Amino acid sequence: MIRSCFQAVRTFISHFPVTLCPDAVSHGALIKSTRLQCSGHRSARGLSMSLWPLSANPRDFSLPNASWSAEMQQVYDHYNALCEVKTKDSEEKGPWYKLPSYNRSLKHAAGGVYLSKIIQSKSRLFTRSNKEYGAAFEYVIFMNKQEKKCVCAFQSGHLLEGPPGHVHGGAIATMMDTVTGTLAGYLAGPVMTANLNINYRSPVPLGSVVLLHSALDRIEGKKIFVNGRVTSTDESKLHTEATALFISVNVGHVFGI
Ligand SMILES: CCCCCCCCCC(=O)SCCNC(=O)CCNC(=O)[C@H](O)C(C)(C)COP(=O)(O)OP(=O)(O)OC[C@H]1O[C@@H](n2cnc3c(N)ncnc32)[C@H](O)[C@@H]1OP(=O)(O)O
Repeated sequence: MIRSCFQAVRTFISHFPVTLCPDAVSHGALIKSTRLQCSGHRSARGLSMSLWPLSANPRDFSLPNASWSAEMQQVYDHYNALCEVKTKDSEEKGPWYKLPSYNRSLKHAAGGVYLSKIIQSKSRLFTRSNKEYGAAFEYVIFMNKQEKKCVCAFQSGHLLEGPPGHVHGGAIATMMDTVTGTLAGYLAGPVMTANLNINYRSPVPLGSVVLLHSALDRIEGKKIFVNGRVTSTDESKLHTEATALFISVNVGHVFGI
């Protein structure tokens, strides 16, 4: 039992970095270990991935690729610039931080363990399960810890069609869950979605780039209340509004142990 718990936590750390990636939130050794991995992924700023001994060089799906439109790249460049060091003399960084994004999540969750070895080995984070550039969910999340909010640039691929020429409502809900959940996890550690309430205000054209904005409303004990919006990149058009409730859980709950 102890061995399987250790194995589960080890895998959790190596494959679930986004939700458990708060720079300064302290949740004991698990988070400290995870911070090491997050630091490793700031390799563009000089740190090496070799800091992380438990995971081979994973692909960061949130980096620009050839499928990104000029608009997607423009939004990325805008927020990425806000992440950079402000002055030469100071180590101070902007308030924004680009989250890395990988395609593995919880290899040792209860269903994966007891249902099938195939599920264990092949499980992938839903939004990153298609490796073809531009086919499904292309997105990058920028976190602003000071203001307890984040912004996600999302370019929908051809596999996400719902109504002809427009994005499927389930795909929008998936992105809303991902972005609000990432914010809640960033601020409070491991969480699960208890409630997600969505109002679709105007359809999202397939292939377009939109912004998902999410902000913390309040925290009441285990409950983290977060809001979300989908807008056009210039924020003139509102596509979707949402509220979400996340509940802080211990690692055992996530693994079903
Ligand atoms: C790596 C990249 C990751 C990207 C982020 C992805 C985020 C995606 C997250 C998900 O999609 S998680 C998957 C979907 N969610 C689930 O499967 C959750 C299933 N439900 C549960 O596991 C439990 O019900 C849950 C953890 C949500 C709550 O169980 P608990 O036993 O911890 O909570 P409890 O029942 O003690 O309730 C705690 C408080 O929350 C309240 N609460 C719980 N569920 C609620 C609900 N649904 N609506 C309103 N309030 C709720 C509850 O009333 C209570 O309030 P009070 O403290 O004031 O009494």
